[in-house]
Amino acid sequence: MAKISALKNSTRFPSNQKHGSPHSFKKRRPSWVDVDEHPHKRKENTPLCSSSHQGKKKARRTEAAGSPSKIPKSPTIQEQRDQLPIAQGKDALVREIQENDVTVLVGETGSGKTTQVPQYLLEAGIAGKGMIAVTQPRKVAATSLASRVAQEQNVSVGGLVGYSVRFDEASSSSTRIKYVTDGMLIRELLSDPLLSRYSVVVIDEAHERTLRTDLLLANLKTIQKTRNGYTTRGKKGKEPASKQNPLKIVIMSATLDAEKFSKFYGNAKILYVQGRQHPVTIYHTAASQPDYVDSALRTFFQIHTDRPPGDVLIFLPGQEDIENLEKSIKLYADRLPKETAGVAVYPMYAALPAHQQQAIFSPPPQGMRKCILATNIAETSITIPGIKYVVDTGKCKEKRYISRDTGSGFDTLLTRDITKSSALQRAGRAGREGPGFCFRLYTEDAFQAMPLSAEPEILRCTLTSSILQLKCLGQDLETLDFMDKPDAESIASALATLYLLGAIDDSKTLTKLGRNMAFLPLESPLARSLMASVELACTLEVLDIISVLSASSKLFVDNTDNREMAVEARRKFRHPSGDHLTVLNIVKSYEEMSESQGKSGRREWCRKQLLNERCLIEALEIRAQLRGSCERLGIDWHVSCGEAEQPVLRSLLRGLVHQAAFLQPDGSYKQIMGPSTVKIHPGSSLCDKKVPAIIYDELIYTTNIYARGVSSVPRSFIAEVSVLNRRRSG
Ligand SMILES: Nc1ncnc2c1ncn2[C@@H]1O[C@H](COP(=O)(O)OP(=O)(O)OP(=O)(O)O)[C@@H](O)[C@H]1O
Repeated sequence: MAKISALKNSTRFPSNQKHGSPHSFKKRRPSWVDVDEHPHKRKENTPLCSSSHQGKKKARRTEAAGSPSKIPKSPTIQEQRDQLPIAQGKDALVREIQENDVTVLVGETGSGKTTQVPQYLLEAGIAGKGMIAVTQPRKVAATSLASRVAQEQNVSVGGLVGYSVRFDEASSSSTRIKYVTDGMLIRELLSDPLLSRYSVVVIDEAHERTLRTDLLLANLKTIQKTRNGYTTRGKKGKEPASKQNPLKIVIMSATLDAEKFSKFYGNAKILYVQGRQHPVTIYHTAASQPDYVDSALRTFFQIHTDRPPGDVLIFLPGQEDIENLEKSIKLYADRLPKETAGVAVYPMYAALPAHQQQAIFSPPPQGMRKCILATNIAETSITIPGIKYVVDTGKCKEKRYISRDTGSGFDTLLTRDITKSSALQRAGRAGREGPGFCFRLYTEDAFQAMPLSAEPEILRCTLTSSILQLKCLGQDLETLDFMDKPDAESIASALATLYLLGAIDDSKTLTKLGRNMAFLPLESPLARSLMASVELACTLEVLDIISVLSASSKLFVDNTDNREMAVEARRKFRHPSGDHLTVLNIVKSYEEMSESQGKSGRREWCRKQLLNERCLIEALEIRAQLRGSCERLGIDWHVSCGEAEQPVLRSLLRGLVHQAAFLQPDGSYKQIMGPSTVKIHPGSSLCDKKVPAIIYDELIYTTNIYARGVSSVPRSFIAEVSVLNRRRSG
């Protein structure tokens, strides 16, 4: 305990040089308490099987204390499959899924659900001639699972086993098991409303309750009624309408409120798989750790200097913390004595390009310990080879809608404590290839006090794009049967935005424009801007800008410390109208420069201008995809307005009209939709200007509400656009 308080009072690494070498962490290490933990409440419903590791607390302590002296022979991939806890219950599992249209399957992390269930169903012929879709909330899980299952089937990815994620697909006519993001399956609904190519849809990690998972759960219920010939009361009719092509639904997770899902699907069968293949010993700190980055740093070096070989995975809430910790670890790793193994640090967050994300799956350089710093992108489903230790800071970022009543009606990312489900999933990333250890940087009491799951996203995020997609399917969010219904205010606000964008008319009916917008893989406001650019003959320019806005990381790498330098470095790109046309100038210059420079030249160019090259690389990939979408809609994306700025601003404004604000006498800006006044973000090129009206990409909620990505537009444009958009919708 005393050691923890010393840690609490210490100044944050790496600036505090007096802490000395990482060896001194031993003296100030957090004190740990280990527990035996049951990851979920086990109801006596249908346990399929039970692993020999279950509840063997004593054995776990022994394993934790020492490492076996004999190196066992690595099992073959088939032996690994046979040793998974789920393998013991294979026959019972297949039988239950055969007999039930909907099955809820709960099994510990690492028990084998995600990789094995689809293979069992395929091998047992349950899928008939159709495909098995397995949904994942995140791209990286879908692609890495497809590789693993293809390897288990001894085929290459894209054949029998494939995947489909936004901006990437590997499948063919022979694909029978497809790992897909939930968003991609929703997109498939637009062209195949009954998902008739699929015989089985497996919703994995259902506990996350993403907005898309909830949309799927609701749609699957309706689809199943049609395909399996249910009457409206949910019982099977006498003459099933299309019995030839029935649909099976399997809902899976390690940490699920199984009863709730079961009830939603008319008391569906619940099955439990008990046990995990390898034990994970869990430690909690004896006291809370307010400076979780510092605490993670110390814990990492404590593992690195004290524990046997094995890679480390550290969970942090966001990119900024990851970058700070990466710097600190590298700094201290450089000072380790020569005889200590080196450290190879790998960041892992959504904004990284795919090839950099893939790097975490490779072995570290010879003789080094791999240390991955990840957001919750690495929390579920994935197996990262080599990971033996997990460090969990207990924090994550969550998207949340700030209501117009209390704020100004926008989504923002807030750092918050994780839930029990997340804690269990994070621990589950260790112990996948052998016994593992999880160090939680919070107390056991804090763990016990966590809610089981996060609030479903549908109850806390903007619904605009989802409502538009549902309209294309002929559905209304108000009438669809959801597990949890969003509140009336969020629905009304999303409908108002869609009306203002011209995507629906005043009887809430989808317009032709709205249908085209939904076809584009973009958020509704940006889709509207793109459609406007066709009319205003500036698609080439608008595509450049919205590709950058759709990238998952920011183009400008400013913070309060380097802001003046950044402004100076980018002065030459600065456009008087503000940030959007400045972005356009940067994209053009980057492309011109790219033609003459190699990879390292481009990187150096971005470094000098304080630009995030990752964002530009991703933006160019997105742009290629969007150009393809334009071609499919019959839009000529080559059309350019040259140097003219007005068509571009007008196009952007048509999409961002609900994100516009007028200058007030006190220098702040009053939103045209919503009661809030906002300030221009200090990172914006317009921050020291006073212009009559602005549009902005997003609002950030800190001490003030700041508008980021700002352009100046004539006041008259705004009135003109709101009338125009509505006239379009008529
Ligand atoms: N890419 C991989 N490389 C090595 N082993 C793997 C890989 N993917 C899966 N495995 C092995 O298969 C086991 C089961 O993985 P699977 O993803 O099917 O479990 P799960 O029950 O779905 O767990 P979770 O809920 O954590 O996703 C892992 O614990 C690991 O031993």
